[in-house]
Amino acid sequence: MSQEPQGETTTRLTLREAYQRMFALARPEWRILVSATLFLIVGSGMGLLYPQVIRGMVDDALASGLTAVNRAVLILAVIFMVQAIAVGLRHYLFTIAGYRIVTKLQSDTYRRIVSQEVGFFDKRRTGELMSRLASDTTVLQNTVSVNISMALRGLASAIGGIALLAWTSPRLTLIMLLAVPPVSIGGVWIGRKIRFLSKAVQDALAKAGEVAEETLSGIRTVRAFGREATEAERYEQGVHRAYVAMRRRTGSMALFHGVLSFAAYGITALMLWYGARMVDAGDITVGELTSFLLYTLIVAVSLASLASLWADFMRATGSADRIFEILDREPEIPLTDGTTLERVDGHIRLEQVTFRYPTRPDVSALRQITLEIRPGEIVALVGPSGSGKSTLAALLPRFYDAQEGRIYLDGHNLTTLSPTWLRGRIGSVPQEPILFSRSIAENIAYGSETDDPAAIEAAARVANAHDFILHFPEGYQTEVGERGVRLSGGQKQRIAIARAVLKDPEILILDEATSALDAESEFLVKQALERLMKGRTTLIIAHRLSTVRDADRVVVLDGGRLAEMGSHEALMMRPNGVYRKLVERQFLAS
Ligand SMILES: Nc1ncnc2c1ncn2[C@@H]1O[C@H](COP(=O)(O)OP(=O)(O)OP(=O)(O)O)[C@@H](O)[C@H]1O
Repeated sequence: MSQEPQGETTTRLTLREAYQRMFALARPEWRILVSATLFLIVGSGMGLLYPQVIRGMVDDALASGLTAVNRAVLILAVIFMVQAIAVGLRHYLFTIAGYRIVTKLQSDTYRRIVSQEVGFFDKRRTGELMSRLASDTTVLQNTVSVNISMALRGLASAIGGIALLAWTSPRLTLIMLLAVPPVSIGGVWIGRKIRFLSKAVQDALAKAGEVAEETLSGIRTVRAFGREATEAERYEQGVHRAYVAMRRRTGSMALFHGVLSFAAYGITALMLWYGARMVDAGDITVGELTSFLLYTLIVAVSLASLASLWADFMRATGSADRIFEILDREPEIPLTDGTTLERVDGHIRLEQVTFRYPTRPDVSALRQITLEIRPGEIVALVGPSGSGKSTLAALLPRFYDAQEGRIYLDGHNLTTLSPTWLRGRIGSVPQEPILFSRSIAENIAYGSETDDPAAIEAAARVANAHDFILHFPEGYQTEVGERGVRLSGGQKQRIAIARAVLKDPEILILDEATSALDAESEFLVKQALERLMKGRTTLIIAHRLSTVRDADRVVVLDGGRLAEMGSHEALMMRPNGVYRKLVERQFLAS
C-alpha cells in the first residue's frame, strides 16, 4: 500500500483562525468562565490594592511611628485572604472549564474519525490517529484551561498595574514602558518558531506512536521473526526525533525566558536608581517609590508570564491545526445521507463498474464488471488471489464508491441510499471475524437492535455456537479478546455467523476461511452457514469446491475482470477456462 505523507510540518490555519476556533470551543462553557473571570478580577484587584496599603504604611511609619502599622498589617491580612480564596477559585473554575472543553473535543474528534469513509483509514495509520486523540488534545487542554486563566490574570494585572503606575508617576512609567516593544517583538518572533517546532514535535511523536501501535498489535509476528530489538530501535529513533525537536523548542524558550528575566529585573534596577533620585529631589515620597517598585514587579512578572504564555499558545496552535484538520474533514461517503427503502428484495445489479483504490489510483482493482444477482440467489465468487473478489464485496456496503459504473439494489442506485441503512441490510461473515473485548452476548448482538438474551441464544443455536459457549464457565457473559478468552478460528466464525443470524439481513456477504478447520468445526460452520443463507441473496467468496458446487451460480474474476460465469459443470466444460484451471491446479480446496 502506498503511504501518503502524513502530518507534514505545514500550518494550515492562520493564527487568527486557530484562535477563533479555540475560543469557539470555549463558548459553551461561558457560565463557568464568567464566574471564573469574576474571581479573577477580585484576585487581581487585591493584588493591585496591597501596594497602596504598603505605601501608606511606609509613609505613616516614617512620619508617626508604629501604631499605624498595626492597622495596615491587619488590612493586608484581610486583602491577602480574599486574594487567596479568589485565586484558588479562579484556578479551579478555569481548569474545570478546560477539562470540559477537551473532553468534548476528544469525543467530537473521535466521532469525526469513525465517521470517515474506509478509504481515509487506508491512508492513515491507527497510531497517528491515536496520537491526535491523545496527545494533541492534551496540549490543547493545557492551553484552554490553565493557560487561558493565567493569560487573563497576567493581562488584568499588567493593565491595572500600568494604570496605577501612571497614576503614581507618569515619568517613571514611561521609562518602564520602554521595555515593552523589544520584548513584544522578540515574543512574536520566538512564538512563530515555537509553533513550527511544536508541530514537528507532535508529528515525530505521532510517528513513534505508529511504530508502537503497529508492532504491539502484531507482537506475534515480531516475536516469530525475532525482531524485538530492531523494532525497539525503530521506536527509539522515532522518540529521538521528537526529542531533538523538543530540545530545539526548549532552547528557543529558554533563550526567551532569559531575555525576559533580564528585561524585567534590569528595568526594576533602572527605576530604583531613577526613583531614588526623585525621592532625593522631593518629587515623590519613600512610600510612593516602594509602591511603585511593587507595581513594577507586578507588571514585569505579568508581562513575562504573558510572553511565555504566548509561546505556549503557539505550541497549542500546532496541535489545534492537527485536530481541526480532522474536525473539518467531511467524509466522502457520509453515514446517513440518502433514502431508505420500505422493503428489500435483495436484487443486486452492477453495471460497468470500474474501481480503483484511493491509495492506488493507477491500478483498476475492478474493470467494467456487469453482474446481476437475483433475490435469494447464492453466487460464489472465485478467482486467483488479488483478482478483486474482496474488492467487489466491499463495494456493496459502500465501503468505497466505484469511479465508473453503477450498482443498484432493487433498482435503486446505491449512491442514493443511506449508507448506514444499507449496511444494516447486509450481513457479513469475514474470513477472520473481529470480536471486541466484550462479552460473547454483546459480540453476537453487535449491529443488531436487540439485546434480548433469548434472541441471542436462538441465534447462537442456529450458528452452532450455543454448545461451546455454554462450556465457558460464564457462558454468554464470558469476556472475549484481550482481557478474556481467546476463541479458536472456527468458534470466532460461528460467533460471526450468530451475529449475522441475529441481524437478519436481506443480503449476505460471506468470505470463506482459507485456513482449514478441523473436520468437526468445518462441518458445524458449514451447517450454520447453510441455515444462514436460506432465503437471502448471498455473495460468497469461495475457496472450497464443495461451496462452489452448492452455489446457484459461479462468477469468476481474473485481474479485476469478470472472466466467466455459469454453473460449476458448465464452467468445467470450457477447455481453457480460468475456472477449470483453478480447479485443476487445486486452487479451490475440496
Ligand atoms: N485497501 C486497499 N488499498 C489498495 N489496494 C488494495 C486494497 N485492497 C486490495 N487492494 C488491491 O486490489 C487488488 C484486488 O484485491 P482483492 O483483495 O480484492 O483480491 P482478492 O481476489 O480478494 O484476493 P484474495 O483471494 O487473495 O483475498 C489487489 O491488487 C490488491 O493489492
